[in-house]
Amino acid sequence: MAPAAPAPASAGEKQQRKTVGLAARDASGRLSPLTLTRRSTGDDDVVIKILYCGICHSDLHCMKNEWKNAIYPVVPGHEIAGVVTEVGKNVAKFKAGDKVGVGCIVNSCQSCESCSQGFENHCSAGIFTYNSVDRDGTVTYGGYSGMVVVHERFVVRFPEAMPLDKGAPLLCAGITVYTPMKYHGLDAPGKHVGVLGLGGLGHVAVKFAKAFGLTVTVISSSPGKKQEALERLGADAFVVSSNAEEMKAATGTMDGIINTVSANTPMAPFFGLLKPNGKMILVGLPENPLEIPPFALVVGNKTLAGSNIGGLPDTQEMIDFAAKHGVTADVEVIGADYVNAAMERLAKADVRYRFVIDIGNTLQAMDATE
Ligand SMILES: NC(=O)c1ccc[n+]([C@@H]2O[C@H](COP(=O)([O-])OP(=O)(O)OC[C@H]3O[C@@H](n4cnc5c(N)ncnc54)[C@H](O)[C@@H]3O)[C@@H](O)[C@H]2O)c1
Ligand SMILES: [Zn+2]
Ligand SMILES: [Zn+2]
Repeated sequence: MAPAAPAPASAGEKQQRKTVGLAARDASGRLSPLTLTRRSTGDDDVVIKILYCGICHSDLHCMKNEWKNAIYPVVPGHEIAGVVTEVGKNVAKFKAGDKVGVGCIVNSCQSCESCSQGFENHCSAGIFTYNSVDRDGTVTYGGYSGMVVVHERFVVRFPEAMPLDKGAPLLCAGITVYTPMKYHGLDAPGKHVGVLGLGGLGHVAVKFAKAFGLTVTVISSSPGKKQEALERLGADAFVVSSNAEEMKAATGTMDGIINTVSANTPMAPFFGLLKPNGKMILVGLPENPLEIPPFALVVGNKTLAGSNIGGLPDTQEMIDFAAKHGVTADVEVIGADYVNAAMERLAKADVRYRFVIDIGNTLQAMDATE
């Protein structure tokens, strides 16, 4: 007897698409291909063919479950750059062929006070690009994958002059360092800002700070990065954090410090570099609680603040500003098959300064397994 013909798929099912992703299945963090399904295109959705995706240290923290919140399989990636292939019928901002980006958030309540002010990053119902439970109960999968479907509000337009590969890291690294300077008064020409930790976030922090007209000092544990920080990235000074003389000379000189360090490390010495009333803005998210001696904060009226990415209006403003001022990330573009080696190197801070996966040319070549 011939098998019964399969039931016709509903309209929604028909539009659902399978794509290949790179997933970590456990806390080893090892990535391997996974076939995943993207939702059908809603009226407000933009369908994006992903061409590049940056590798943020947050991806590594999450894949290795360092924040104790991983929902495996984790398909990381929130520095997404690509091209629109389809839009829902209500979408007015984008059309097929547009160059676009997606950062760390793919949805929010869109009606709370934060959302109304364009700070979707502070929405208590915000949905992250990966490792988040979506409205329909599924877990979101990020940009280490072939395509993604995103509500248009959470899609950023790439300026014409902004290359997709060097621009992708701005969607997380860029916005994360841009907003603290903007909202803590550190974007006024003439201010002196320290950038603590010269990795993916740190190197774009230097570039944005210079574009704002600031004096920039890199504070790093790696003396080997001095020359390129000064000559290529444009920093004005470089302090090796283990060099007591250099630290002493920089004491009391900075209006603010953007702390991008990814690991737990003593913070007290760095408060000493701030002027009275200076601000340390924490963006790094190490695994364990921080240890801060009260005197380091109280003497000199220092402020310690945190800062979490940015809302969508700020993200668009940031990438437009970056295009105008020639700010892009220094990237090492890799194939999808190199991603595990890249993660090992990232863990050792062996990257100048951001890995970006060439999704468009290399991901489809990998076999996917369920
Ligand atoms: N707040 C946010 O919204 C936000 C956004 C993105 C990333 N992050 C976090 O920011 C941190 C940095 O991310 P990244 O992608 O730039 O990482 P990265 O690995 O590219 O850079 C981290 C830097 O910290 C330095 N570092 C690590 N351990 C150190 C130590 N013990 N002493 C001194 N320096 C040390 C490394 O050398 C490296 O230069 C991560 O913790 C990440 O999760 C936060
Ligand atoms: Zn990130
Ligand atoms: Zn909201």
